[in-house]
Amino acid sequence: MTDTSGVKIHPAVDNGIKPATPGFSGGELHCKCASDPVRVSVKSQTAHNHVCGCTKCWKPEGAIFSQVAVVGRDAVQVLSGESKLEIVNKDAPIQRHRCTGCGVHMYGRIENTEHPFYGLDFVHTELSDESGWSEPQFAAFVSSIIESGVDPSRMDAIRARLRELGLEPYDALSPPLMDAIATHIAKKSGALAA
Ligand SMILES: N[C@@H](CCC(=O)N[C@@H](CSCO)C(=O)NCC(=O)O)C(=O)O
Ligand SMILES: [Zn+2]
Ligand SMILES: [Zn+2]
Repeated sequence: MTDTSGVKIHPAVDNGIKPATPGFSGGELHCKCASDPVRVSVKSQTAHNHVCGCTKCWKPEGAIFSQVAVVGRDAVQVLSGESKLEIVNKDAPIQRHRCTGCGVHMYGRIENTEHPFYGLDFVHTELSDESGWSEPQFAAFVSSIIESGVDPSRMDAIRARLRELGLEPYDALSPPLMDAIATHIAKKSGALAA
């Protein structure tokens, strides 16, 4: 059996995953600046929370995965510090709004109305002091951690640890999300009836 002792994924899951609180309806995210933090209100529970191994998502210091969920863009509002935010890459499908002070990504927005996930923002609920947010359900873009410098020889132990935590590892998004993307594309091309 693969030895998973000492494998760290992300602080929100390393000591066990805290389930969502039924009826939880959102809270406030804040960046890590000691003064004048950026504050963002998220007025809804999140969905599709997952740990993500891609190089684009913000990760806390030392973590090899990010934790990221989606929420309707209408539920997201910057409360303070908006002038500190910059868009990491305007050409990326997800425009990540990063604090220029501490580097934390406060929300990622899809501006392309043709994108399968248009209408959803990506948020890191660990930036909130509230508990009750939806718990991570799977691990996405697992092979991508190698692009950040993780030695490929560690992948068996990392995938085994993810399974131990109940986070099924995928090298893209989860099958239901990949199916939703493909359905959107097929309806656009006419391969499926709209
Ligand atoms: N191997 C690449 C993968 C990057 C990637 O495609 N990331 C996904 C998931 S982010 C949240 O789950 C994505 O949708 N990216 C769109 C974007 O970043 O705008 C890598 O690791 O860089
Ligand atoms: Zn900051
Ligand atoms: Zn990602």
